Parts: sequence; structure tokens; C-alpha cells
Amino acid sequence: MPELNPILAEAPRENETGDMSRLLHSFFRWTGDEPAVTWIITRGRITIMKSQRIISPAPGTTPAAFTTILKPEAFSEISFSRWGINTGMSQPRPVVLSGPSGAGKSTLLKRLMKEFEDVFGLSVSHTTRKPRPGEVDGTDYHFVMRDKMERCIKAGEFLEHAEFSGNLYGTSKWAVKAVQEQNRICILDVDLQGVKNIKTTTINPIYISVQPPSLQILETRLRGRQTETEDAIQRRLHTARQDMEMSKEQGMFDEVIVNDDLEEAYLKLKDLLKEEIQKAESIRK
Ligand SMILES: Nc1ncnc2c1ncn2[C@@H]1O[C@H](COP(=O)(O)OP(=O)(O)OP(=O)(O)O)[C@@H](O)[C@H]1O
Ligand SMILES: Nc1nc2c(ncn2[C@@H]2O[C@H](COP(=O)(O)O)[C@@H](O)[C@H]2O)c(=O)[nH]1
Repeated sequence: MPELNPILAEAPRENETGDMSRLLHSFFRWTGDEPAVTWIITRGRITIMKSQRIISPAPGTTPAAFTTILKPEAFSEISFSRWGINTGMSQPRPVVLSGPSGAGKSTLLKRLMKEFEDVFGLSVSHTTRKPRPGEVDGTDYHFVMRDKMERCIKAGEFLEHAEFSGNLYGTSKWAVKAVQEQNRICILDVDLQGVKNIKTTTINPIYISVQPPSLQILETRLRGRQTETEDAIQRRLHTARQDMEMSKEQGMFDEVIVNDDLEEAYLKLKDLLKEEIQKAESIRK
């Protein structure tokens, strides 16, 4: 990665959409790149989108709204702040982990985050389900009432949301942003509806499915966890059957990990993510 360019000292102030041509010209001369570009500035951060033509956002346009406007033609994104640069090339991609309830997603994630504590960050979802013993509000989930969550969904605050086993679950845009602003690999643990909905967004993650070796073993694990009522177990197993079928669909996931032996599954996950881990580590140096 090239050295930090001194022109960044001139980065404009919050919400400023003034003449950026000099700044951009120096930046692209420095990177050797000459695309048509457009940009948005918020909280000292400038996001430059390479696109077919220049679109200037109105002052005060939020990055989320702007990304939506630009989506069809943006093919790359470069963002930098007064403190550092991340190019679209080197920024690690988020990771979406999905799979039936009880397949072992959280178990694998906890291990990954323990081994690479500064590299990964979990996107903390919102849910209307009740906390399980030991679950901490704001760490495991944001536990909220349904009416509040529905209002936030209507207000456009969620990247995706789904109804799962009688409860609402969702990823807020803020949850992903909070992790990415720390230059960490953002992990999203979502159900299959979440996967489909995320595919309509611009976050461009790696999609990994964690599957149990069989439905019988899944049931044993779900029961062994002792977190669900009999009714909830039955509903989760019903959804799991569909999930296990869908995960085989061509193009749904980049990789499928069968979590039989935990150690082997973990090594496979680590291997799949090694390039992203390297990117995140080099950005953090
Ligand atoms: N490879 C494995 N072998 C045996 N038990 C496992 C294995 N992986 C996970 N488990 C156990 O299975 C149970 C379910 O795992 P976990 O809670 O990680 O699943 P999950 O996919 O995150 O479920 P949910 O989607 O409901 O959050 C846990 O009790 C966990 O200890
Ligand atoms: N679409 C979304 N699914 C989510 C989200 N957070 C979690 N989940 C999925 O829900 C089920 C059940 O989770 P549990 O904690 O009640 O066992 C599981 O498959 C998760 O992957 C979310 O934000 N969006």
C-alpha cells in the first residue's frame, strides 16, 4: 500500500461538498487511476465512488441514500478519512454466515473472534426474541420490542430483516458501519431470508453456509443447548429442513462448511477467510 498522501490534511470538514477537484486530482495521480469519480463527505470521511459518470450528491445527502442512488453504476468504492486510506482493493469484505439454527455458527464465530480479536467484529443484530440466560443486551443482540423494531424498519434503518420462528431479526445499517469504521471484518450471522435480502444490497460479502452433518445431529445439538422450548425446537427443525435444501442451490453460497468435527470445521473457516484476515491485518498495521 502506498504511503499516506499529505493532501489528506486538506480533507474538507463535515458535510462539506465544496470543490474537491484538486484533492481528487492529486489522489488519482498518486494512485495512477483516472476514473470518473463522485464523492460524499460525512464526519470527516470521504467516500469516493468510481462510476461511469460523475454524479454530485446534494449537500447533506447521507452515504446510505447516496449508495442507493449510485448502486446501478458503482463498481468500486474508495473511502478515506483524515487519519488513513482504505482503497476498494485492500478493504476486507464482510462475511455472511448462515445455516440452520443449531448448526454451530455462534460456536465457530466465538472461536474466530477469540483467535483474531482485533480483526473481526460482529454486526450486533436486533431481535424481538427474549434473551437467553447469559446473553447480554448490546453484545449478543439488541433486544427490542416489536413495535419499536417495526418503526425502525419503516424508517429505513435496517439493511435487512426477517421473521424467524415467530420473532423479528434484523441487521441495522449502523451495526455494519460501526464495525467497518474500525477497519474490522464485519461478520453477519443471519438466516436464509437475510442472505437473500443482503444479496440486494451493495455490501458485497463472502457468503458462507454452516451445515450440520444431518438433521438428526442438528436436533441433538439443539436439544443439548437447552435454550429452546419443545415448540421452538420443532419450528427450528422445520425451517432447518428447507435451509439444508436451499444451501445446495447453485450460487447461493460461496462455500458450505459441514460442521461435523468442530476442529476441522474451524480450520476450514479460517482457511476460507485467510485472504481477508491478511487484508485486515495489513490495514491495521
Ligand atoms: N462440531 C460440533 N460438534 C458437537 N457439538 C457442536 C458442534 N458445533 C456446535 N456444537 C454445539 O451445538 C449447539 C448449537 O451450536 P450454536 O449455538 O453455535 O449454533 P448456531 O448455529 O449458532 O445456532 P443459532 O442459529 O440458533 O444461534 C451448541 O450447544 C454447541 O456447543
Ligand atoms: N435475517 C436475520 N437473521 C438473523 C439475524 N440475527 C440472527 N439471525 C438468525 O436467526 C436465527 C435464530 O437465531 P437465535 O439467536 O434466536 O438462535 C439464526 O439462524 C440466526 O442466524 C439478523 O439480523 N437477520
